[in-house]
Amino acid sequence: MIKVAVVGASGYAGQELIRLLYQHPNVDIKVITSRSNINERYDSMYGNYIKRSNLTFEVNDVDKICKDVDIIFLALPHGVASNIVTKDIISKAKIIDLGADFRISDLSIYENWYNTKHGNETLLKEDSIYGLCELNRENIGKYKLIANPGCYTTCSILSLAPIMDKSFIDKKSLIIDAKSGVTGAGRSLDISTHFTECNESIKAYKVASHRHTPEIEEQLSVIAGEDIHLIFTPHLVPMNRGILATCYIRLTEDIHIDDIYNIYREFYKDDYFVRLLNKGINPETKWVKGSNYCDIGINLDSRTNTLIVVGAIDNLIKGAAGQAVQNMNILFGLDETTGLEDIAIFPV
Ligand SMILES: NC(=O)C1=CN([C@@H]2O[C@H](COP(=O)(O)OP(=O)(O)OC[C@H]3O[C@@H](n4cnc5c(N)ncnc54)[C@H](OP(=O)(O)O)[C@@H]3O)[C@@H](O)[C@H]2O)C=CC1
Ligand SMILES: CC(=O)N[C@@H](CCC(=O)OP(=O)(O)O)C(=O)O
Repeated sequence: MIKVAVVGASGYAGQELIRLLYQHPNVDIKVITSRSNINERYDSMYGNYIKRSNLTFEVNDVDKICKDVDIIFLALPHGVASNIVTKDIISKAKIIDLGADFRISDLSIYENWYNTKHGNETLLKEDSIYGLCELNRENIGKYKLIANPGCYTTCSILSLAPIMDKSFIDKKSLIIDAKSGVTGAGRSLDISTHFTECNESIKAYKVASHRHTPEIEEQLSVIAGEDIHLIFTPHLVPMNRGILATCYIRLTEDIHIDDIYNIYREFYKDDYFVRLLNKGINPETKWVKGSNYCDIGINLDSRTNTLIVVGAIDNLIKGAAGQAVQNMNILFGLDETTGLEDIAIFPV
């Protein structure tokens, strides 16, 4: 059994991890932590664990925890992980960081967009890998520190990756219009996520300034083989979970939609968690809710010669906890789907 710790288990991403890890046949959850709930039982905070869990919250002491487990999931706000993870810790236990500290390889880009100092450049440069399983699975197993991708980012990159190196797209024309459910903002209190503030309303936020922009750009640039700059506009919608990303790319040649389908089919032929939908069908967040799938729909607007790719994920599963478990499966040589077989919950 893989001995696991979840640091930040009181948050939404941490809670989804605990739920998935309890259903994982190869995992034994040894430690859960939070700063504010030490010694409190998990099932007194989250009633879905009554009769299922005897865990109680412990202190966030990663130096101590790493001696007792094989892997530590960090489900903490960005800016924390790079100040608590060390070379010594990763020599004892593998780390999957659900936050952003190790996602962007260029330190100055990270510090500019996150408006914070990075805590450990050496770990960033030498020891971490971007854990988008569909793109990096061959290399993830060689690393001890995995940067689990962002939720908007996962959905956007998976929607666009197959065509990024093609000569028939205008690489300067990318626009991603994305929507997120409110759990994307986490559990901590904030006026903008109060029921009355976000229910029955929809808004764009952090327009032209969202921190996921450079993360998406870096990964797409690697595939494109040139620097990609794009427009990314996130929206908050009054639903609990789900990301929908509608991606627009101008085409520079006349391409038949069947040829685009063939490119996507070939690219994702070995990817269980990517579901390419049939022509004319576009993803809906309700069909991925609670599952680790990323659904993708492909459309060609022949009037404007624009490719419109729509992606959907559950932000807490493929966008966070599910992807983290998928990464753990890769690290420990398990089938990637182990513990992640859930079909989406509908209706919710
Ligand atoms: N929600 C989502 O859809 C997604 C979230 N993520 C990322 O996962 C991470 C966790 O997000 P989420 O669960 O939503 O956030 P929450 O706000 O719901 O939870 C944050 C957790 O971190 C702990 N925490 C808060 N501040 C600190 C601190 N300064 N030092 C140590 N622990 C702290 C909290 O517990 P306590 O205060 O008791 O210590 C809590 O357990 C973030 O980096 C987030 O960006 C990634 C993808 C999707
Ligand atoms: C709705 C909402 O507020 N979403 C969050 C992003 C969600 C997230 O989890 O960001 P990471 O994946 O980088 O951790 C935001 O816009 O900042």
